[in-house]
Amino acid sequence: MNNKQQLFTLSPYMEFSRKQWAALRDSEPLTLTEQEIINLKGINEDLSLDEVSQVYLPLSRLLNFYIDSNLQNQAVLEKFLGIKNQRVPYIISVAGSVAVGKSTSARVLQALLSRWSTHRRVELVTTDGFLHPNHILRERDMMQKKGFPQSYDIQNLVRFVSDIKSGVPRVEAPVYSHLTYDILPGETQIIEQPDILILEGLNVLQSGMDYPQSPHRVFVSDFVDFSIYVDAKEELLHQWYVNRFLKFRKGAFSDPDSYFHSYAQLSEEEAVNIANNIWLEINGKNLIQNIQPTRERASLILTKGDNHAVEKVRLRK
Ligand SMILES: Nc1ncnc2c1ncn2[C@@H]1O[C@H](COP(=O)(O)OP(=O)(O)OP(=O)(O)O)[C@@H](O)[C@H]1O
Ligand SMILES: CC(C)(CO)[C@@H](O)C(=O)NCCC(=O)O
Repeated sequence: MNNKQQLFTLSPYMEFSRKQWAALRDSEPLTLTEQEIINLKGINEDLSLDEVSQVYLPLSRLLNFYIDSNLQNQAVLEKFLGIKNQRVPYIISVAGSVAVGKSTSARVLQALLSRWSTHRRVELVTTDGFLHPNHILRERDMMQKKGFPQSYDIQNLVRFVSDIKSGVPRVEAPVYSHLTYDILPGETQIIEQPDILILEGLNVLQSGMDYPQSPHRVFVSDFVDFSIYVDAKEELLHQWYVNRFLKFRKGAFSDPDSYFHSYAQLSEEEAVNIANNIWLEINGKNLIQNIQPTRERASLILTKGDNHAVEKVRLRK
């Protein structure tokens, strides 16, 4: 099917094979400097540069068109309201399962969007910072529900995105540490009117239906301009989760401050068992119950196959 025929199928999405999508890079050359390649490799040493040029470069080209058009709309609104130079960040959200590669994709987009000729300032925030601290999760018997809707301070998250989109000059976000497995007390990330904010987290496409405990009708997606869902089959996600757990066991877990420090001593087989259990009891369940059902709300769906290679792209018509 060619791109024109796709417009007339019943799905709300246009679908592109990797090859079709890669061609949409158009005349945009991949002129990454040596330093940029080093920086991208620093984001994730396993990231392939083919992935950057064939998948993320066309995506950043599309996003730049949308951002330009959004700026024009803002100028129209300013003219109508008789105001000038409002600085309202463009918000891109990145959703998907634990271990699908949300933060890697978000960081690659951050690097590509800020290198465009316009040199836009791009900030990255993860919704992990809006998890309730462990002492509250323990009080509510929810340590096995980390990442589920009820484990987030959703009111604070919605207030945060609303403040950003209202042009508040300085907005603070709490910070989560994967090392201590908890919110870092007193630490904040300060966001000062960037041109673009990328908000990454498994819950960014969730809505009122997913938060029956919250009386709020306004949700994160009400403030998001473009939403991305990173998708993969559950068996791959499970495998990537276990692999990352094993990587952490060799690295971060050996730090005495690590919440999982005691796991550093485990045999590989014991560690695999623990990671399998965490996947089956927490992250896999969360995926099926609360994350995957939000996929078709996204503006764009990236479907990954083996080795994190994006095989298919769906873009809302
Ligand atoms: N494009 C990629 N190429 C190769 N490996 C990748 C890619 N993206 C992610 N990975 C690997 O997959 C694992 C998960 O990636 P990442 O930490 O970005 O996921 P995440 O979705 O942000 O997870 P979480 O929700 O737990 O924070 C890591 O081991 C990472 O190195
Ligand atoms: C912090 C989240 C919820 C999301 O990034 C996730 O990485 C997590 O910690 N889930 C809880 C189960 C686990 O330890 O993987």
